[in-house]
Amino acid sequence: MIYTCTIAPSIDYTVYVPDFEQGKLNRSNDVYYYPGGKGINVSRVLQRLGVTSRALGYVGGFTGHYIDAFLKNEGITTDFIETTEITRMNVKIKSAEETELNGPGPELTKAQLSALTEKVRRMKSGDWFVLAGSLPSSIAPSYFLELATICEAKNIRFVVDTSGPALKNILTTPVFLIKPNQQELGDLFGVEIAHLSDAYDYASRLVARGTQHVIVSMGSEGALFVTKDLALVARAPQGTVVNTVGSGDSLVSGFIASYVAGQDVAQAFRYGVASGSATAFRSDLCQKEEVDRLVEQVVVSPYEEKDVTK
Ligand SMILES: Nc1ncnc2c1ncn2[C@@H]1O[C@H](COP(=O)(O)OP(=O)(O)OP(=O)(O)O)[C@@H](O)[C@H]1O
Ligand SMILES: O=P(O)(O)OC[C@@]1(O)O[C@H](CO)[C@@H](O)[C@@H]1O
Repeated sequence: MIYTCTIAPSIDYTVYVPDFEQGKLNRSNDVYYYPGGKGINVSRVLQRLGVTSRALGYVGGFTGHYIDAFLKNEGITTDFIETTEITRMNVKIKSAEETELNGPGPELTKAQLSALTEKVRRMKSGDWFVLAGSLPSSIAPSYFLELATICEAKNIRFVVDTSGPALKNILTTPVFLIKPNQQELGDLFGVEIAHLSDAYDYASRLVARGTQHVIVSMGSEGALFVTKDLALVARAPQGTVVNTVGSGDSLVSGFIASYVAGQDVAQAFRYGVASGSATAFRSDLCQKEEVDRLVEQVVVSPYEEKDVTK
């Protein structure tokens, strides 16, 4: 089973305002409410790609109930832990530029954290645990290390798409896949990732420390994939960008979906990049037909030192 976990879900309130003016009253007739949070996006895209998952995490209040009902309506099994706090709403303003206003994650009690630990303890060898999205600073980083250690001991494939102080701790365990974007990879090492060669250097450091697969996503530029024996670059397909929110999560889903279907890691990487771009080209997350069409356009080549100018 693939378990996704979103500690801080959200309703993404997405507003299209062609000529957004800061400090003014802006009206829009084009608004959407989608369940959000990175793990939830991973579950939604997996479902569209024909792969079953179970969504874990914390939800509460009317927004939490909306998320739970929405996912169930899409056929996704949920196993959320209820909070008394109302789940946040994140505002995404789509204009010439994309502006995001993300609220804080929930404050969780010891009992609520233990309830999640128990769920991870009950997972089986060969299961996947995708921990994605921000990790509230009110939770000790050692808590996430504990989850990572359980995954290691139980041979659970641990996928991480998060940032912040807890991530450094987690990476002391052998993670199966991590997908930072350029900024997140730079933050991890306290550097700026300006060139593809920087991304390669720092991704290689993660691999040297025991991470099995590193995908550095680079928006419209595509992505870089590094393992112990492979380094690949994928160019993203061209298209009209509508909404890039969730494109990184879609990349993760596409990789996992292709991998569990028995494809090799290079093909899984390619399918992941196609999924990320398919999401960037529509207002909600990608659909399988679009991914299957776009994958033909994703050019994957070996990373070479000559790429340093990018
Ligand atoms: N403008 C774009 N054009 C084409 N493809 C894109 C574009 N933006 C994103 N993508 C695709 O989505 C993938 C992930 O994008 P990105 O690096 O922006 O992820 P991210 O920062 O983790 O996003 P998010 O946190 O919103 O999910 C890219 O590797 C690429 O395949
Ligand atoms: O605040 P976080 O947890 O870092 O990110 C949350 C979020 O911006 O990420 C998803 C897109 O990746 C959105 O659905 C959601 O609103």
